[in-house]
Amino acid sequence: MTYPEDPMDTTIVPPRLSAGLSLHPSGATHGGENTPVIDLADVAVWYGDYQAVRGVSMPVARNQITAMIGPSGCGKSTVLRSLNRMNDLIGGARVTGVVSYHGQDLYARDVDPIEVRRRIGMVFQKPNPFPKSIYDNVTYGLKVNKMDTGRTDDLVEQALRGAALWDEVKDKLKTSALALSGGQQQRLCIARTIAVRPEVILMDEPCSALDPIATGKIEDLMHELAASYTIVIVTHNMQQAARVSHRTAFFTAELDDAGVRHGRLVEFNDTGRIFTNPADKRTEDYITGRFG
Ligand SMILES: Nc1ncnc2c1ncn2[C@@H]1O[C@H](COP(=O)(O)OP(=O)(O)OP(=O)(O)O)[C@@H](O)[C@H]1O
Repeated sequence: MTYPEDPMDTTIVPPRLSAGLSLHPSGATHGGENTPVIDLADVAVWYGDYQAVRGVSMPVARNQITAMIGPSGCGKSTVLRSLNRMNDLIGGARVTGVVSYHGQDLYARDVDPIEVRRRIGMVFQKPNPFPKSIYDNVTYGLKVNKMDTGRTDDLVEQALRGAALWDEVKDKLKTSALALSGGQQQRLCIARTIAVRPEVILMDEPCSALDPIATGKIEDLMHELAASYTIVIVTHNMQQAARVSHRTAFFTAELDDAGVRHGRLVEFNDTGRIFTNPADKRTEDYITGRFG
């Protein structure tokens, strides 16, 4: 599956003024701890005439890590991309139902998708730093979003510290990002994402291209990031979901009467519950390795 991997690319979707989103740029939230940051109500995603996933209703809680698991093709990435309008960049893709962000419909006409993607950032499966210096990678989003405050050096340091990369790169900020290891590149992509001060970070299998040591570092980092950010992660790795997440959504794909396969959300609950006492047999079969 291919889709543009640069959430900052304003050449793809021209910026519009956003009337709908009125939150503080730091991501300050309305409501209490339990108010969902994002809420999905009967969401379905279509690619042309094909309904890839249907009937998804679940909240994404603030400062928690929500994992999406399930067999290949069940629509995890599709749903993840619906959370920051990344599917807009795929010709023929459309979302029905309601994805709300602090109670506002993310797909309302007057909502600016570029602003959505700044507040709800994304980290991809394959580390995708730009062929630029480490410093320029971090400042890229600041420039694109016209967030250059004159304190750029401080912001770069802050973002790199936030991504647990500062100590490893502080003496070589002007060297190419492509010279970093895969794990460092992925942490740089996280630094690039947090530099624009999002509230939510979406991660689409962020460790699948990394070795176990680099994976461990990203998982540790996710725990740290959850103190300040709301995180949604798609992972194939059930142990990873069990290790890092607070809540887990299990998806599967099932054939309809016409023999067409659609993804659907089977069960959503606290991660401990999903992995020890799932309510649905399909979840149990999956987590015990009997299926998928
Ligand atoms: N750009 C696209 N165009 C058409 N169909 C697509 C596109 N992207 C995904 N699909 C289809 O939507 C369904 C869900 O795909 P998706 O990639 O979301 O599943 P997934 O659970 O993330 O799978 P995987 O774990 O293999 O990445 C699949 O049938 C897939 O072929």
